[in-house]
Amino acid sequence: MLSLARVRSVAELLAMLLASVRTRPLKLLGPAAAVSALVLVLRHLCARRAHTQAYTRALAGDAARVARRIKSGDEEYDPEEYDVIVVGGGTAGCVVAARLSEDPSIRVLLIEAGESSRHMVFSQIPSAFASLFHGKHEYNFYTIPQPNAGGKAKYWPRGTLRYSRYRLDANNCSMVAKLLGGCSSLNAMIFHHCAPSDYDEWVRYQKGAEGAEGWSYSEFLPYFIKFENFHPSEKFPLVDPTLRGSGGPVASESPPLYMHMELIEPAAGYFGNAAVHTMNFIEACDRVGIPRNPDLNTKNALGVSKTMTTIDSNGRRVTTETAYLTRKVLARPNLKVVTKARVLRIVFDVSSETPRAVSVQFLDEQGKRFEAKARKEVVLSAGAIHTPQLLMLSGVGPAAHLAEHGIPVVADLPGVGAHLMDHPTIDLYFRDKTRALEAGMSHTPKGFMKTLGFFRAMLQYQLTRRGPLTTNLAEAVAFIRSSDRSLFLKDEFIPDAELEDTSSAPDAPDIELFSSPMAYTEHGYGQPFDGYTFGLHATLLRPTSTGTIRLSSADPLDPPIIDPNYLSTRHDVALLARAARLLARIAYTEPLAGMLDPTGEAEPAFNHKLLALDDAALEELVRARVETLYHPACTARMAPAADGGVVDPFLRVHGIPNLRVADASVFPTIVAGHTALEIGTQTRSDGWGSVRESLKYTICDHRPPS
Ligand SMILES: Cc1cc2nc3c(=O)[nH]c(=O)nc-3n(C[C@H](O)[C@H](O)[C@H](O)COP(=O)(O)OP(=O)(O)OC[C@H]3O[C@@H](n4cnc5c(N)ncnc54)[C@H](O)[C@@H]3O)c2cc1C
Repeated sequence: MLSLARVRSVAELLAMLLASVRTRPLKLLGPAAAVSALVLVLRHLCARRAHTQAYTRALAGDAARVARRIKSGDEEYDPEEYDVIVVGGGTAGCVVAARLSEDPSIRVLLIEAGESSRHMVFSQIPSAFASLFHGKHEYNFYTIPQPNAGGKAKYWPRGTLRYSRYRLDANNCSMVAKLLGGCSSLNAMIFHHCAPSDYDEWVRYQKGAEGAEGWSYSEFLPYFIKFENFHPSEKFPLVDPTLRGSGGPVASESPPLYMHMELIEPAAGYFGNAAVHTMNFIEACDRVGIPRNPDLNTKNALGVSKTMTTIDSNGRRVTTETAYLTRKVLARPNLKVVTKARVLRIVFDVSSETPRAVSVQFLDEQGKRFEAKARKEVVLSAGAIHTPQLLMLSGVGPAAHLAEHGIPVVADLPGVGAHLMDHPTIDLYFRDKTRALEAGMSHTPKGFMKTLGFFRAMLQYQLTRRGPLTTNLAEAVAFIRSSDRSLFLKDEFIPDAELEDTSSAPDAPDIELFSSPMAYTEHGYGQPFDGYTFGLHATLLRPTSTGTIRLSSADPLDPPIIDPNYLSTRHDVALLARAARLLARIAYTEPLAGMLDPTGEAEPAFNHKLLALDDAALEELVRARVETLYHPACTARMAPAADGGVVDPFLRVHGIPNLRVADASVFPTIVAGHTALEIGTQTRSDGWGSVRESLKYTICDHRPPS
């Protein structure tokens, strides 16, 4: 007999699916993923779920189980004590907490605003991640209007509701949560080391500070490899497996919706979909002079390849929650993980010359305030937006800005929230005449054949764990140099004299191109295209525009002001325009050219005629189309304080030795590629055994390779 809870969970999911189809029909692969999700749920009903319940029980949704409530005044405050409190259970935070708590003598509390993504089909099915955008599991941030990018406010998946203002109201706290696993639970799953020279450049930024050498690529590489559980692929046989890792750090229990599977593997490989567009894009790139590179995660960072992903051999997303917060890890008596708890600020003892982080205040789902005490350290892993926001709310940041909001200064650090970097991307759209299944999936199915196609995709996923539902959208990637004269036409170099080379080395890329087997606008939520389409995209990997994160008020529940300052330099616009022309030439190179449906030439929304645009029109297109590739970083940079740095090479905040930052904020400058893998953090000789080791690498296995 069905239990009430099961009936309710199905009813909820059905409601979600119906709402998704009705109100957000434009989402990528939404309908197919939705039907697939429904089937998965029905299977789930017929299977045991004891392990799921045990997992959920191990996560403390109830803040009273991990901290003491602050009732009406400090005199009633009697917090639990922890050795280390990790703020933010995202990509980095899950790993930090799991590694720290390996030492039973260290009592760890992990506080995450969101909830577990383990039970969420839209997180697990690779193609469905965009269905989480604009929902309650991400913060739904928008930038402020960008004057150099069409004056538009740009959507940044991970923020609070647009223009809304959350009140610190105990009875009505409309907190919008994210997910355990953070962005790793809704990202595009691209597994990318970036250019080796990117890390060596990080070392140079430290200007000889102690511990700096530990950030070099030669130090990173063994950990990258140790983390991996690479699966060779018959379709892509040229990867040298001796250069890849095969052990993988963690095997965890079966997730709820896939009862026949026993393990989740932290995998890297080619289990994502490879549409005909993808293979044709690779071939067309090769023909315009971008060499095939069977494995971009080696010393050779240039070339074109099928994207390596963190989709496992069973066609599921691997997140840092699924890989690191296993049932076994959660059973540790020295680890507490509280979810749906929003940290408001860090409290400092300022009675001596050097401030000390002593506790963390947070709200539970109902808006009740709690405080937990950290005897040794607080680690901020709240991501590149919330980490600087929390630092500033707590009195660590530019003194003048804190004064504007009446926040007492604990440490005057002008670098907090400064130097925001992101990867701007432009999307180009093409009509497809092949009628490939994937090319028709960016919109609600119309007509019998397309509906049949969706069901076929769903069935294929159910039976084989392969097919269109395993697309990560960016199915093939190319990394190139904008200064490569063999790739660009002579007149595409006209403004060249003014443009500096921002790459980290002569063999490192500054532009990424990628293909998606269907076109989409505004992250899948813009005006949908009917018919069949595909997309080509160009990303600026080493922009010179930098922006800021600033407080909008001293209220911790107000969203911060995000200003990436996109395209504020000539360099950034010119390089994206150059890359757009190259993309258009790739589109008109066989075998991709053979897929172009000429009807697209007459439609202004499509880019079939991009090569006919003059410089001014192309620049206008670039400014109108630019969007985020979701990689904000560098807002609490690892660099000397005199250079605007916020943390030292051991990730300790300058002037506050027991406060660390471990997330994308600490990048000294942005890497030439995808940012999840390098959310690596390293400390060396601070004499703090387990914390030091645990912080060494977050995504990569921190333990020394054997
Ligand atoms: C849509 C999308 C696609 C992407 N695709 C890729 C890709 O394919 N490959 C790749 O390498 N990278 C990708 N990225 C980027 C990459 O995933 C991120 O750079 C990386 O995961 C960031 O990790 P983090 O630990 O710094 O922050 P996050 O993973 O964002 O973690 C921060 C966590 O802190 C929590 N938090 C924040 N504030 C508070 C608070 N006050 N109290 C409690 N908890 C709080 C958040 O809920 C969140 O869980 C993508 C990102 C997005 C959004």
